[in-house]
Amino acid sequence: MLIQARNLSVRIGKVPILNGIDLHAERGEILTVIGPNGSGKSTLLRTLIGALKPSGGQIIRSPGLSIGYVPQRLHVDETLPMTVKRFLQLPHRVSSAAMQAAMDNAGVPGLLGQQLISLSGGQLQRVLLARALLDKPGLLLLDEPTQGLDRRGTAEFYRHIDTTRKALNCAVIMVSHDLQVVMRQSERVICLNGHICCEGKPEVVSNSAEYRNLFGFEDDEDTLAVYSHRGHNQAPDALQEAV
Ligand SMILES: Nc1ncnc2c1ncn2[C@@H]1O[C@H](COP(=O)(O)OP(=O)(O)OP(=O)(O)O)[C@@H](O)[C@H]1O
Repeated sequence: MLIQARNLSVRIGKVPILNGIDLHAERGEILTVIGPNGSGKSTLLRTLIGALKPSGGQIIRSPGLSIGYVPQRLHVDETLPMTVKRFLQLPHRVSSAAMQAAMDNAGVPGLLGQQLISLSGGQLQRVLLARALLDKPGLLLLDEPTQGLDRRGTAEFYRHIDTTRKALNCAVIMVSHDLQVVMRQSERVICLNGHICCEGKPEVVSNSAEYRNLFGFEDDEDTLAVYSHRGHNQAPDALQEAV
């Protein structure tokens, strides 16, 4: 077991955000966390990396575990010049060869000299991923990594995650907004709303009453029909083919 949360609870100020969370990730598996806005997904990842202190329960990490983290968003200060090369060397120096290899792998080989603020959303996501992979992590945490990417970009990104997972034999815990774009390789899905509402294989979660209630499928069926016509447990065609 690479990481395990036992009866984890987290408060921000006095507000309870997460309660009674039990989860674990094994080497080589992909675990997807889904949940509506404000359900605590980012809070969970930030607690797993140690940026937030649990108010109860515990997190057990395997000794020496290195964690790569791609945050949901990165605020780049427009007044602060920062090249991709410098950004990749925060917080510690990395060899030029390692940086170039990480950028090649992430599919953005020519961007090292560019300013961070000049990157497109998709390029920035790939640079964030390259940085997270520099230390060859045993556990990769991705917070809605494909937001802002188009369908092809999403498929390519997921393909890259899968190749990386196999190459490093790392575990991946990934936050996603909805099940329609969950990777096919995802072995387990956890549906979060402050607590774990349900979990299991993607098709099990997508058919569960808790999941459907939480995402309001009954109320929104008419509005969302155009997006959901393939069924809630299936990725769009491009993703099906690509990932
Ligand atoms: N720094 C903070 N100060 C106060 N409240 C916070 C802070 N960070 C998160 N919260 C609250 O914690 C709850 C969970 O937030 P979190 O960002 O973890 O949700 P999320 O599921 O990732 O949401 P989204 O899908 O919108 O990204 C929200 O109600 C949010 O307002």
